[in-house]
Amino acid sequence: MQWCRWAGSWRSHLPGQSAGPEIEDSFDFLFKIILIGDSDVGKTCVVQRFKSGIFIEKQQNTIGVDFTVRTLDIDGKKIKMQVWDTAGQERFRTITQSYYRSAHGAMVAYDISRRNTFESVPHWIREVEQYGASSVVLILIGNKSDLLDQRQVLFEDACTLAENNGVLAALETSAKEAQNVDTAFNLMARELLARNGMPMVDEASQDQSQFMLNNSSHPVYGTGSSDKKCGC
Ligand SMILES: Nc1nc2c(ncn2[C@@H]2O[C@H](COP(=O)(O)OP(=O)(O)OP(=O)(O)O)[C@@H](O)[C@H]2O)c(=O)[nH]1
Repeated sequence: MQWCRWAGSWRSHLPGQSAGPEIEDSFDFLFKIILIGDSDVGKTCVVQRFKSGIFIEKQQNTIGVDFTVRTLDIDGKKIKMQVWDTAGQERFRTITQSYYRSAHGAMVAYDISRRNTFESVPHWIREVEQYGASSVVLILIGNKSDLLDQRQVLFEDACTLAENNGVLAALETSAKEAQNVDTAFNLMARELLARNGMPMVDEASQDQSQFMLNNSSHPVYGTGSSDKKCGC
């Protein structure tokens, strides 16, 4: 499991997203997250893992956009994460682009065992910049980290790309082996919370499961017995 992240004051804060007394269940914040990336990198499996904690060998490619919701409890706040799983196939591009505008966060996914999916990442970031809000939070995930013997993308390359493109963090995930999937969504939620006025937690007093950002301009690394530190 690997992840690295940067302190980010590189984009303006989101407007307040405190939710009103709507829909069926209550929550304190509602964040819309869009999952993008080439076809077959495992976006749907990542969402399934996040939503249900299971891995399903998917039979068919996503058509258009699929919608999933999971509510997280972070520091006593109920955070409703609406996740939009988009089709990676080119033919759905016009449909998926229409979902960018209202997203608060975007996860750009590639497959660590297919270099070409990593080389597409700048294209996906440009899509977010073109069609999304200027304040959208970007996280890069290299999925299928269980396929170590087929690795075609160094994690260091992902960190460099992330750092050079204003991406909050780069993580390697495995939907199959449940690595870093919850971490990625928690990191996204905490960053969006921080941008919406939730008080920053003192970095030094946090344990490894907490991911509030500080205002340093230097990289901040995850620690923990099973996590390799990022060398970026
Ligand atoms: N080994 C491994 N395989 C995975 C992982 N995640 C997904 N897969 C496999 O990768 C293939 C594609 O997964 P999907 O989730 O359908 O990919 P997608 O990015 O949603 O594809 P589109 O819907 O076309 O955009 C499937 O055969 C999955 O079983 C993973 O973490 N490890």
